[in-house]
Amino acid sequence: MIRFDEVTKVYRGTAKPALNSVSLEVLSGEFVFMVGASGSGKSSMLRLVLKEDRPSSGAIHVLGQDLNRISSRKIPYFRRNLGVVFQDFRLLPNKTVFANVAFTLQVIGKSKGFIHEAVPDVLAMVGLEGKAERFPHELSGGEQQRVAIARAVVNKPSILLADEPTGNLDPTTSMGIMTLLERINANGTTVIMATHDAGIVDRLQRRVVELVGGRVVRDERGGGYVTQAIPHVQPDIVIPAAGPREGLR
Ligand SMILES: Nc1ncnc2c1ncn2[C@@H]1O[C@H](COP(=O)(O)OP(=O)(O)OP(=O)(O)O)[C@@H](O)[C@H]1O
Repeated sequence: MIRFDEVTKVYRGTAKPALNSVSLEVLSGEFVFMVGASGSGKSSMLRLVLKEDRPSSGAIHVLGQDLNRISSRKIPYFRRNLGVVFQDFRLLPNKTVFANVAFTLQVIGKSKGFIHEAVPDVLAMVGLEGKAERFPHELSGGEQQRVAIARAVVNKPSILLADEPTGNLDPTTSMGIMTLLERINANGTTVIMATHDAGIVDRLQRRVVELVGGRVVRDERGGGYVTQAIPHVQPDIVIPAAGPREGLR
């Protein structure tokens, strides 16, 4: 479904790669958390999957397409298979909930009849029935994220990419959003979610891919936010045990 083969990304004007020889395969139907410190390369990976950017070297295949070879004419069609949600929701402020979700379908030329069936269905699925005529500023953060998720999945994408979707939400609201993402995944959509939310990762026990400085350092099924085996946060101060000098490092 998604395959990275030795993908390196060096942004123009920078020396250190944002992604360094990343190889990774995500299978259809998986739910994957991408974790790692700020700047470790999570968003860069998501942007490459979306073909919003190109790797400096290496190959990326998404849904059977080699993204190094896809023509620019085909990119909008390719992207119809992918839904995206962000931390800051990115709703259109002057459009109602209904219009925000409908807009995605209008852009790709769906008929009015289709839109008037699909939008209420997806709003009910995300728990927003009765809120179709509200504007984004009349909704809570959690509700705004539900609109963004509705918009991302209304065209039934094969893959949903979520970049810190709970980053602006309180823990209870976040768990509601995670229940929704799990439901979408259970219905067959592959979900990849970048997150700093340790509580969520520990609770859901899904596949966890950890990046450090642009490299994959862990890929664990049923993992937590911090690996049990190799603590990667070293204490700043090491108090050496008393003993022969050669024994100290
Ligand atoms: N457009 C860009 N131009 C130059 N450098 C960039 C660009 N985008 C990202 N970077 C750099 O690439 C590295 C990886 O950034 P990226 O945004 O992928 O990390 P991240 O893990 O998503 O971080 P965060 O958790 O803060 O969102 C960082 O060093 C960042 O400064």
